[in-house]
Amino acid sequence: MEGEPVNVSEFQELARQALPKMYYDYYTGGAEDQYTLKENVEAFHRIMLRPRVLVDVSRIDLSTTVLGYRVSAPIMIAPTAMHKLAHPEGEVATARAAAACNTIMVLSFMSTCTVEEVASSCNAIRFFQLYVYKRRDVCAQLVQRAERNGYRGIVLTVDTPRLGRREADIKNKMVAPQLKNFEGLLSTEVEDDEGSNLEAFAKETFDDALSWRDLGWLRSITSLPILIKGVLTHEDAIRAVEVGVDGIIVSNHGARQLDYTPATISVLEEVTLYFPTGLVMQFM
Ligand SMILES: Cc1cc2nc3c(=O)[nH]c(=O)nc-3n(C[C@H](O)[C@H](O)[C@H](O)COP(=O)(O)O)c2cc1C
Ligand SMILES: CCCCC(=O)C(=O)O
Repeated sequence: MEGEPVNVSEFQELARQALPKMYYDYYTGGAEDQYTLKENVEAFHRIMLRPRVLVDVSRIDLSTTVLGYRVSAPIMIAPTAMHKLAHPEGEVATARAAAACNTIMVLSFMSTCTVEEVASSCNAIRFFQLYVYKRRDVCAQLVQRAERNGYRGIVLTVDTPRLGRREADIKNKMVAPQLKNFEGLLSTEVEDDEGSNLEAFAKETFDDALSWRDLGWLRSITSLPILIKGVLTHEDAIRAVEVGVDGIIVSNHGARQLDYTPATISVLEEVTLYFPTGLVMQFM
């Protein structure tokens, strides 16, 4: 590549050159045949713009609000696990970038920096993403730590009763590092050395009995607004509103969970048609 990178694909190529294969594959991979992974990109290619001309664009303002917080554009930072696999500063650097862009960062439950380190690193508005483990006490402690440290919302990811089957991770025997947030609470080490350690960890730890009923439990341990992430149908969105969530994130988890689901962008309309603006969002 000549000169500085000018688009996301060029940054991706630099990442491929810089990262160990195991981590690059983890970051970029999708589940199973990776059909949805391809669709997530191609569905955007099918959307054409319909420009109108002779409009004064000398002053434009893309800002909007999310749960009452102003962001400079309708773009937020999605929760992604384990940033230190790519850079020693990890999620602290991502939070600084969120602050610089005046947007919201959602910190992953599986972050490599702690809830506290990210909170004290800058003044970015932060939400905290939650996976529900069988050990509910661990989840409750993390949610309460997030609340105490000024996180403004809980993003409950609901599309991961078990981890998607990521074939590259199986081949690479992807290793999950010990996560500092869980020190003294739970070990992220697993015995299984057959395939993906991360998949084995999730199988052992994530609560696959999680259901709509558990929203009541989450409400009982936090007063923060609750968003659910991973909705792909209007039926589930309606259910989410009925149980009183504060926001819905339309998502197929970057095609990393169930393969052969539709591209996220292609179901956004189905979901939003049913709702007043402001309740539904999609990450990219
Ligand atoms: C490397 C990587 C790690 C991710 N880790 C998490 C995570 O810890 N929690 C989570 O809820 N989503 C996680 N995601 C999913 C993203 O939040 C997001 O949903 C996805 O990248 C974009 O797809 P979407 O537009 O369908 O949401 C991860 C995605 C990637 C690429
Ligand atoms: C058990 C790790 C889950 C992180 C995650 O959500 C992802 O890799 O997509």
